[in-house]
Amino acid sequence: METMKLGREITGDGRFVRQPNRFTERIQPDGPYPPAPGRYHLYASYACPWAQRSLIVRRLLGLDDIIGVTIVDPIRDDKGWRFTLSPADRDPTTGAAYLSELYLATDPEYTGRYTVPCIWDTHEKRLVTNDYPQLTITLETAFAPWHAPGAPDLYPTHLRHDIDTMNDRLYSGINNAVYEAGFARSQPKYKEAVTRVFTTLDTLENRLTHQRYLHGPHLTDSDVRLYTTLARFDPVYYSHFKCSLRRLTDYPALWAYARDLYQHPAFHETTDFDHIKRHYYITQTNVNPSQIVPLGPDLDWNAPHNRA
Ligand SMILES: N[C@@H](CCC(=O)N[C@@H](CS)C(=O)NCC(=O)O)C(=O)O
Repeated sequence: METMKLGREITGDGRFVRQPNRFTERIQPDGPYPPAPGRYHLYASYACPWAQRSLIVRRLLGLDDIIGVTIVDPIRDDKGWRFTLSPADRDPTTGAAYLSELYLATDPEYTGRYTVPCIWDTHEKRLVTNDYPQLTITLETAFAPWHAPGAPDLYPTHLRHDIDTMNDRLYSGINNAVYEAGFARSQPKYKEAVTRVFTTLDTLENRLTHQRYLHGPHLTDSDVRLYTTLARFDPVYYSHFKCSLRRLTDYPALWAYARDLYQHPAFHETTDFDHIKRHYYITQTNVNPSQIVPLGPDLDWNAPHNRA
């Protein structure tokens, strides 16, 4: 079993500072990696909030036949993410047993964490990107010619500035702040991060009391990003990451909003609470050395949300 390798990401004063994304090439027309059906393959974990974003967007936009996907085992061993959910424990696309093989095939000198999500180019046989913030935008823009008829426009031109601004606020205020709380190695850094989490949730509760989605009546990229953190909040972040001032279920608008999203097929079909809980509680042994997975909470995600 892996003990987490966060050493280089903890600063001298005990703060968690996430490693930069190593592969940041873009899939875009007229570049070395042009969008094309069947060429690119997504590696993802149902446990991981950054990876679930891409799984949701791929499904919402009807790109299932355009971009293949391999889901990794929620439990990492000392060599990282494994393909033990695939036949013969190997990724059908590359034959790899571990995700690390794809990172090292692309850059033999790579020494960071081997992370999901990432995209593999089946033509060039290399990773193109593990730049998770850019990934959903790429699916929403570069792959537009292959979107299913009637698919939502998650990144409409007139809202792009607002979406980018909101996405930055979500990242620092909640998506990454819960990790900063959970991985902090000093009380002041933990306190600072948790305070930021709940200040952000309070603000979002107010916003979502007055409108169905973050940018009004239509679902956008920002909602996908907020959802993957909210889905993990009560099962994991509240207890495992000690974000325990309030639960998601204590926020009437946010909890109804999260259920509203969950009840879309693209969201619930990619939300696997068993993978989520086993991954965090078993793999992150620095936070939970006993590896006990809690039985609760028992939440009714299918309860009527009454939002319109
Ligand atoms: N690519 C980003 C974010 C993606 C990320 O952290 N993914 C996690 C799962 S939620 C992962 O793959 N971790 C592998 C590891 O820590 O070894 C990073 O490098 O921090």
